[in-house]
Amino acid sequence: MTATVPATEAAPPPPLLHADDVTVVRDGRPILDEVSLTVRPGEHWALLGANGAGKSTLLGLCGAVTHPTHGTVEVLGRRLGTVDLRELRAYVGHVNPRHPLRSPLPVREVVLTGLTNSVEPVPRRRPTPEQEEQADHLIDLLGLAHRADARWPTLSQGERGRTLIARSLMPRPRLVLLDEPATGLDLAGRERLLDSLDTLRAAHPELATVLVTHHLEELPAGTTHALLLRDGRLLASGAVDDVLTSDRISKCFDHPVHLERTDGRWSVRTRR
Ligand SMILES: Nc1ncnc2c1ncn2[C@@H]1O[C@H](COP(=O)(O)OP(=O)(O)OP(=O)(O)O)[C@@H](O)[C@H]1O
Repeated sequence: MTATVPATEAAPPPPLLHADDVTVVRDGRPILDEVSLTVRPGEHWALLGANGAGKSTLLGLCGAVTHPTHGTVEVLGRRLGTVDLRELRAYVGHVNPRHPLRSPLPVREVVLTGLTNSVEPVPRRRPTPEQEEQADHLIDLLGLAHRADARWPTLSQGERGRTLIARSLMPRPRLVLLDEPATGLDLAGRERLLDSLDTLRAAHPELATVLVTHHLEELPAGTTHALLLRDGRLLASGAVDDVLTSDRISKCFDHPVHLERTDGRWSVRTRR
């Protein structure tokens, strides 16, 4: 009789980001306390927590913007502290809603600044025809084709957000970090932005994203994992359906809520 050989499970792809027991101390106080996070290709993480919980601090570590006080962070297999942070940052897309652009650049030019990771176009650096084509492709993907020539000051908040996501994708990053991308958007703006993120994830299945928010309504349906922070400490982390429960969210925000998921999206209301 031939023994049945169990099918070997494929090894998970190597992580794009691995933060191991990281602590960040500021003014003698841990604002992030022994937190771990591993992000692999195709995963879409939500970092959730109340104001001051440490979300932006953790995102700063993910984006190689800051160093941990204790613990280790590896971004794209390179350990922070042993590599040039600027070089590493070029491979991680970072969408900052407070993008400090002052000049009235058209959408296409703003997207192209993603190539040089600069706020303004770098003089004498002209994009290649392939790069221009890629910019147009991303503008289209983010639903902005009709606004490609519109200038930055005339864009709505939501159009700016989507322009910045397209910009972050120009260097073909493997990891994109989104810091409260729906802040200040009206209902339609938020929904368009979330649709764009889901379209993006479907078009680039290897891409991983980490999105910070305090509003569960602002999570795209394609969110796969979540990490909850409370007072700088890890409350829960893992597959989204295991982590996003009414009890855990109530504890995370110190408020009794009832959480529901409908058609992939979440909504909360106070539990009475
Ligand atoms: N450079 C710093 N020096 C001292 N304290 C800091 C510094 N940066 C952040 N903090 C404090 O650390 C805590 C966590 O800040 P962080 O911005 O990471 O929280 P957050 O969860 O992103 O908050 P929010 O939702 O309000 O943006 C806050 O209490 C903040 O005041």
